[in-house]
Amino acid sequence: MADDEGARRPRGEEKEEDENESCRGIRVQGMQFTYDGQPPLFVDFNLKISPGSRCLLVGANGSGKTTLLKILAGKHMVGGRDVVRVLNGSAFHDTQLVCSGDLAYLGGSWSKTVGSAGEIPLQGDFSAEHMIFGVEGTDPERREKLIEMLDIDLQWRMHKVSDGQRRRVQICMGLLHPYKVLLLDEVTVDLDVVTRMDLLDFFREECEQRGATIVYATHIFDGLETWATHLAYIQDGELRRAEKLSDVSELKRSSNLLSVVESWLRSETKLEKKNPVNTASHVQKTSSGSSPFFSSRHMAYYR
Ligand SMILES: Nc1ncnc2c1ncn2[C@@H]1O[C@H](COP(=O)(O)OP(=O)(O)OP(=O)(O)O)[C@@H](O)[C@H]1O
Repeated sequence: MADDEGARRPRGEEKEEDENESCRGIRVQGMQFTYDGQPPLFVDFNLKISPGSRCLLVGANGSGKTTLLKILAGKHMVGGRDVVRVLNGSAFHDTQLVCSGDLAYLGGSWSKTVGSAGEIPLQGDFSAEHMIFGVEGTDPERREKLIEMLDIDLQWRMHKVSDGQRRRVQICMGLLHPYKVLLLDEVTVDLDVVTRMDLLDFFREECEQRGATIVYATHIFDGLETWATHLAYIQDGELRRAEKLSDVSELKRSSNLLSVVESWLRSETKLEKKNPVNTASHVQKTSSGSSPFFSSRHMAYYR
């Protein structure tokens, strides 16, 4: 009996350690998610991201990256409290995660939802200073560092600046609080190459010095081979790969991440083309709305 206990304890402890580790980062277990009137996007989706990692989220347009990041950011209610865990809390239910600044999401355009008009870009005549200094409870030193790194002119009027300049102010505001988990949805797209590289260095520093965890969805892979620690690849809401970047075997044979991801996405298209007859007939059998306007991604769900 005693021996048996002794033999079991280390495994139990190991499991507990693993559990604690994933609780301090991100853990998704058995997640289901469907947009109204659409086929399910995520079915029994599982993902673990360890604290301190910089995880790239890759996949074709429409594969579910933004939706996943929004779910992790607590913007969509999904399942019970145990399904989407971030920093040992429930991303949706524990609003303190976002209110405290521990969980931060940066993505999309700077807009607000106005009734039936939908997303309207922010158009007020505000200065960058007004926007940035309006964020309460921030450390002046961190604020200075961000303003300098993003090369922000505090006199900029937000309705008269370029897209990239507006984006810099948005990023600065989003990073003012020292987050523990940061979710980035293609925010570097408007940035010039110097600002982008400085920002990536800043993120690396945040992970290495403060143990922050970053998930970054992007289609721009320049410079990311040495930046990312992990990679998660989604195809049509299914997690195809989730591993350390150093374990991606294709990267050992290929010179860059771009060509590796390109080959994955190209083989997705080939797979879809492989069984056009099966796919089409299955759609007709399973969907009452078997419209000729169904996109190939929707058809992929029916495979
Ligand atoms: N508000 C919505 N209502 C209904 N369907 C949606 C909505 N938002 C996204 N979708 C659908 O969900 C799927 C995943 O979209 P999502 O935006 O998460 O993809 P993505 O991987 O971020 O794409 P991209 O690389 O183009 O940004 C797509 O098929 C899309 O059409």
